[in-house]
Amino acid sequence: MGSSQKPLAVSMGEPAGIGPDLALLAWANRKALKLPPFYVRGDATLLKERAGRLGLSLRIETTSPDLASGQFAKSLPVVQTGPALADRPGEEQAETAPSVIAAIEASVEDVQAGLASGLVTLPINKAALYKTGFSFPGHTEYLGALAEKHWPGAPARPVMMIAGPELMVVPVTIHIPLRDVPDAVTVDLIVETAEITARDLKTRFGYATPRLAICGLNPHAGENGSIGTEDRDVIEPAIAALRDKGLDVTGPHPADTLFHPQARGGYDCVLGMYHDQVLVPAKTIGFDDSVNVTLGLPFVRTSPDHGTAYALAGTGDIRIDSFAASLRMADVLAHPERF
Ligand SMILES: NC(=O)C1=CN([C@@H]2O[C@H](COP(=O)(O)OP(=O)(O)OC[C@H]3O[C@@H](n4cnc5c(N)ncnc54)[C@H](O)[C@@H]3O)[C@@H](O)[C@H]2O)C=CC1
Ligand SMILES: NCC(=O)COP(=O)(O)O
Repeated sequence: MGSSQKPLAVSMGEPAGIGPDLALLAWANRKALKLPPFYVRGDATLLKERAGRLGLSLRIETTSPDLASGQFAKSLPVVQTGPALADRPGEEQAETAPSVIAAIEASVEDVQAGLASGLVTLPINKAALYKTGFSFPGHTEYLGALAEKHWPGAPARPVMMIAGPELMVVPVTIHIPLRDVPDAVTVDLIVETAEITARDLKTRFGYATPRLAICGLNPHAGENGSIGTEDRDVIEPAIAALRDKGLDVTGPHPADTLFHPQARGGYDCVLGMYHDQVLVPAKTIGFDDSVNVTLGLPFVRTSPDHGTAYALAGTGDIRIDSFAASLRMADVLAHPERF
């Protein structure tokens, strides 16, 4: 926790959710959890009110990113982003959407400017942002667009990975309706997603030869084309192309038998064709300690694996493990030389 270490930027996320609680509780437990220095981009007024609700007596200091690491040992550094907000835990408010979005973009700009070593996002309410015209399905796609804007010319094709101690998964399609999945799953999409996953597992996570297991789409991976043809006509050719490129890839695997303990020993990461195919097992096995990490970006971004949990906001009755793991993972990814 040295003061010379560049801090992580934490975007506060949905003000009415548990994001503020997580930031406060994580800072309050920073020593026990061995957390790297971070600052929050959000609203200091709301954080102070939320701290009061949680019965936390701590110092919150409004500051700038360059001073945050030096202050972290004694106070929670907050870089005021947007106006003061009323603290209404659990109550969705349309008027806070611009502050939520501004905190994400300003944090990315801090990373680009060399003021922060990486970004950890606290959960947003996607539907609340959509209502105000936010056109991205989630952080993942928004961060891809911000990368293109702030790192012109750098490759930026974001890939979502949920990484836990026992299971790492990547959804090939993310937040799209289930009925659109079969058309969205193409050979090119699978190949591109798998290549980015393998490259980042190698260069950023230290896997010499990442072993990727690819799910089929249909029950029993299509049963030789008799229960759906996508497994045979799309996923198999994608796997063949990936093998031709020298990647260690197996599949298409029936998803129902891919996640039990013995099967998990056979791969490093699973690529699934749709969100719930791989996020259900990932969150079932590792809800408390998995991290959502975005691959394929020119900067580090992690996040807890859960959402806003409105009903728990302001109660203090929450787990902070996933957020703590997100901070530690971002620190490792941002400073590979130290680990
Ligand atoms: N990275 C992000 O910004 C994410 C945002 N979301 C958003 O969160 C909102 C709510 O989504 P849900 O599907 O209800 O998922 P959720 O993760 O907020 O809640 C699911 C269940 O887990 C519990 N839970 C979640 N986090 C917890 C924690 N830290 N400690 C203890 N219990 C916890 C909740 O109380 C609830 O019972 C949605 O608007 C969604 O878009 C969801 C996932 C990720
Ligand atoms: N289900 C994961 C999730 O919703 C996280 O999405 P993102 O906001 O990190 O893109």
